[in-house]
Amino acid sequence: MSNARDYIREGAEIYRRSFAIIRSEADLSRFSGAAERVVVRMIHACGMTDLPRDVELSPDFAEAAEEALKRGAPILCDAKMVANGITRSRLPADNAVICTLDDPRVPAMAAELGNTRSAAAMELWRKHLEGSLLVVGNAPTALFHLLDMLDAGAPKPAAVIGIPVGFIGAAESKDALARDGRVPYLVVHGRRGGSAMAAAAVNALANPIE
Ligand SMILES: C/C1=C2N=C(/C=C3N=C(/C(C)=C4\N[C@@](C)([C@@H]5N=C1[C@](C)(CCC(=O)O)[C@H]5CC(=O)O)[C@@](C)(CC(=O)O)[C@@H]4CCC(=O)O)[C@@](C)(CC(=O)O)[C@@H]\3CCC(=O)O)C(C)(C)[C@@H]/2CCC(=O)O
Repeated sequence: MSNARDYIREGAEIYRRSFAIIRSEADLSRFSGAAERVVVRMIHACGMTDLPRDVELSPDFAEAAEEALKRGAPILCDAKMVANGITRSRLPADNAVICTLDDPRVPAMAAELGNTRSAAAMELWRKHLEGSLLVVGNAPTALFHLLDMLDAGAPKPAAVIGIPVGFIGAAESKDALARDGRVPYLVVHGRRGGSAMAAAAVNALANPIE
């Protein structure tokens, strides 16, 4: 078969050129080391080189998240889209990737809580919470509910990637996480975020591709 169309076919070369374009177009001057890699990978997942202006990481986020992954901490995900985007084979300690949204108990729990299924599903994380890497890429209610659980004395995750997307509660839930300051955090302020970006942030922490 002839290769009539001219496009780049080699995966590693596609990544190399993408990252070079991102680094030439995005203002990454506020970030270094693992934090810079995370921001580059999030831009790679969404195509928006102006993303850095909305990104906020607590100073301890990158180290806490990397250390948690190396120690084998579970990765708790609000949506299956987040869980499925994480490259399992490259996790440093065969970390468990957990999403409880489809647990058959969740619809009844949501009705009882008077909240979404995404928020109710987090109640099933309690035994995994301590020292976990917690990732919210979709549901603002999940991020709000995490803060409610912490207020009520739930164990603390090692770090939280809080980047739900959307119009209702997304910006507010991320502001609340950043203002709360009890756990190391990564947020993208405003409406932007999403499962692909959240999974990309985990992949960057787990497996540095420059
Ligand atoms: C209000 C919800 C929002 N969902 C958004 C965007 C996307 N959601 C997709 C899908 C397939 C799912 N979303 C659910 C999490 C579902 N989405 C909600 C809820 C109604 C409430 C969450 C909240 O407000 O905090 C939520 C259902 C719930 O009771 O928790 C999902 C579970 C729905 C379902 O299929 O049953 C499902 C997640 C499946 C999974 O991966 O596990 C989209 C792909 C939309 C689509 O199908 O067209 C998209 C994905 C975005 C992403 O990158 O993750 C919003 C915009 C985030 C929105 C919340 C904010 C708003 O402004 O409305």
